Amino acid sequence: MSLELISKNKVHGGWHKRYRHESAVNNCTMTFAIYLPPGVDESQRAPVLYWLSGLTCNDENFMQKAAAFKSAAELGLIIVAADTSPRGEQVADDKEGAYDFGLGAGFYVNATQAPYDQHYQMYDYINEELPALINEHFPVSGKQSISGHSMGGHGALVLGLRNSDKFASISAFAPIASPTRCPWGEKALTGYLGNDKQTWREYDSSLLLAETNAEQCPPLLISQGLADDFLQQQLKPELLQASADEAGIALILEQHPGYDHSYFFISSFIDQHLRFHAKHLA
Ligand SMILES: N[C@@H](CCC(=O)N[C@@H](CS)C(=O)NCC(=O)O)C(=O)O
Repeated sequence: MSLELISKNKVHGGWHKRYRHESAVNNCTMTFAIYLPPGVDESQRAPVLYWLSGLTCNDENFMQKAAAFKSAAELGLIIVAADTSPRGEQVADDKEGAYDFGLGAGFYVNATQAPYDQHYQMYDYINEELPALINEHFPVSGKQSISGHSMGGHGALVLGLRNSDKFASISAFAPIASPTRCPWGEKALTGYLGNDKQTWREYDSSLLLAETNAEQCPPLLISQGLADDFLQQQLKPELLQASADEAGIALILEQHPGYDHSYFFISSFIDQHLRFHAKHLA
């Protein structure tokens, strides 16, 4: 699989690069960004943190706003920021052009409903195609973790819990904790998967967590701002906590007074998340 370099910037001694590639899984051109900390090469390989962003984002939001480079450079972490949906003129969008479905809102699922099933295969893209590409083209050690924000926090939890052998640790900022039980999730899962709610369950991290074997569960860190406008209606971290309690899993759920849903919140706690992942990737 070939990559086309779009741009590169030196930052904190390492390199931020954006690439374009043809995705067989999503059947369109996809873009991602990667941060390569200083000193990584064929003889000095590094672990990878996959970052999944939230609604309306692409690969750029995290790289420009999260203030992650200094810690990633110090910790020797490669960070890959994925896009949030397939893209292109041929890719079906929300019928009304809403921000919470379609373009910029792939919800990290494999769509089964027409016309979305033609391109929206974000679960397989993040789980298989993107890591295969990263492993082929960059000096990675083979160890990986996953993190994300909001819709991307949901994606990180679902991918991490369903592939616990692949990920050393999982973290999330303000994740959509149970998409089967909130308006954003109900809209997305109906549109991508249809009306049979049984098929939704494999994309609900709270339901998955309740059935996870505590010994096989990767370490989990969740940060939530208490002034987040989406907290009660859309995010519901208490559902994750209840599932963790039920399964006997030591979820770290930190609640931070005054912080909202934005990248101001993420940038305030990203260092803690990167250190958490670096510890488990060592
Ligand atoms: N646009 C929506 C919310 C979208 C939103 O908050 N998106 C979050 C992720 S869920 C984000 O990261 N936005 C992009 C950014 O802040 O750079 C609204 O205003 O209600």
